[in-house]
Amino acid sequence: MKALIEMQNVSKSFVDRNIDSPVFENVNLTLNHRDFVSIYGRSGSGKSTLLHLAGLVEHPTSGIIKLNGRQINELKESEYARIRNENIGFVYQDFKLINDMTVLENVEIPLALSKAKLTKSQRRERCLSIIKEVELLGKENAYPSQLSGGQKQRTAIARALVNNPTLLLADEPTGNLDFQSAENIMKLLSKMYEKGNMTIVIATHDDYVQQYTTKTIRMENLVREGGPFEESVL
Ligand SMILES: Nc1ncnc2c1ncn2[C@@H]1O[C@H](COP(=O)(O)OP(=O)(O)OP(=O)(O)O)[C@@H](O)[C@H]1O
Repeated sequence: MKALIEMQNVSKSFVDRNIDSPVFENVNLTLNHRDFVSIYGRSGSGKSTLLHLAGLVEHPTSGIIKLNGRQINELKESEYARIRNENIGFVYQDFKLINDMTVLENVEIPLALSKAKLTKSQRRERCLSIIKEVELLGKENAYPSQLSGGQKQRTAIARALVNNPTLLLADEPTGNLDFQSAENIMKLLSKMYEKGNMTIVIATHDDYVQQYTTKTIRMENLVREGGPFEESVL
């Protein structure tokens, strides 16, 4: 399997009023192309921080992160931002939709920021096609306040996938949903995984999420042993 993200002896700490607070130290982790991974760990164990490092949102304090074999600290800031926008999709627990934009407009944001020169009608066509895939056709002109939690998360997933990313990072995507809606979101993510050519990583507290994924990472093992992570292939 080809490695998409490799973390070698990665440590991350945050400095607050001159006090250095480590989140984790010397983590070794490989995420391969086409992995479908759930990450479990107690609150505060660093799941979101790990996703932010993998998604080029945060820089490590020390250690090496490689993306497709290339050390990311060698990338120019502009390249960094382009990769993040065009190759990496994010989904959050609280959806992070823009309330005064419709479903269609929310989904269009990454396309509008992308360097790909699509015409307005090509952008619209692409948005409607992904809105259809997440089963929200008919709701494209609705505003977030007019949607259920599950529909909001479907919109966020469509927005994350509109650029056909290589990597989808989901931070507690089912955390704000009732069980039925959460299960439907996991079924949708599984469908998108099967159809696409993506690596998906989900940080979660929800026990059933691992039933859908092919690998499970426990933060405690990752941190205690400094990796390689304990992996269960289901
Ligand atoms: N930007 C930041 N500045 C300072 N400290 C931070 C920052 N982001 C995270 N932390 C700290 O890093 C630690 C790990 O946080 P993180 O959000 O990664 O954990 P988590 O496992 O995702 O938690 P949860 O399950 O509650 O979402 C926590 O102690 C948190 O307070």
